[in-house]
Amino acid sequence: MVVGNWKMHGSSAALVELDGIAEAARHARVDVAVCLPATLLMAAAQRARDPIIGAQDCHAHASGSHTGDVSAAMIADAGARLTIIGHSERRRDHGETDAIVNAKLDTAIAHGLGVILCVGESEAQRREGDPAAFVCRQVAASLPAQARADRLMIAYEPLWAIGSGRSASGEQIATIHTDIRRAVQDRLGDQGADVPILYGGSVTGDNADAILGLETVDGVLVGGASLTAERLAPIIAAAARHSLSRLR
Ligand SMILES: O=C(CO)COP(=O)(O)O
Repeated sequence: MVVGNWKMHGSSAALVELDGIAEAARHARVDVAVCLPATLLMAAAQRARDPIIGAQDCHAHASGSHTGDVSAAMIADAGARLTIIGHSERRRDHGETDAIVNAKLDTAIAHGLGVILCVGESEAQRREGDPAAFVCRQVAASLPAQARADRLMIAYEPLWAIGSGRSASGEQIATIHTDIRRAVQDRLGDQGADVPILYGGSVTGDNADAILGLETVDGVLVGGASLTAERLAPIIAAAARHSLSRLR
């Protein structure tokens, strides 16, 4: 799976990039989604079936007096099929705790959306402690015990790798993904074995091949390099190569 996250970028004119992204995905055995700002969801979903359209957040409540917020039902009504929950930029900018993320995830799944739950440690947490233990605690606290595994993906995004041009090493990714798999299974039981675990943080066409070639990586969550079809296409091609090699 290749998922783009446009963050607070884009415009209706920029949706033309989705056509090129769909074209790149057409012959690949890869699911491609793009998570857009709320204002673009409906236009993007009406444009074409591919790529899958996703949101970047939803409110924990189904509806109510929450000025400026967007509910899971509104996201589904706009035609989006999934949403990111708990991205580190929301945890940082909006004070989202694991408990809030847990409630949002529950609401999103209850409204029929797929969810990409983001977890990851800061630079200081990596330097000072045990990053895997921190990330596994985040997984356990952010995941409702009854969460439907078939609607869920986890994205490991170390904060120091986001937008820095410095992706985590293969060894760092493999170690933490293995621990995340165990944490998901501890929380959800056997069905946790099939939850895709994505990596995010400075993924580009130059490093996608190495990252997607790791056995513990089921896909990537891409920020900056998802803003144009030209930059995302080589990442989709790398994912296609690795999905084929796994089938052999
Ligand atoms: O935060 C990210 C995706 O959610 C990663 O962003 P970059 O790919 O720009 O580092």
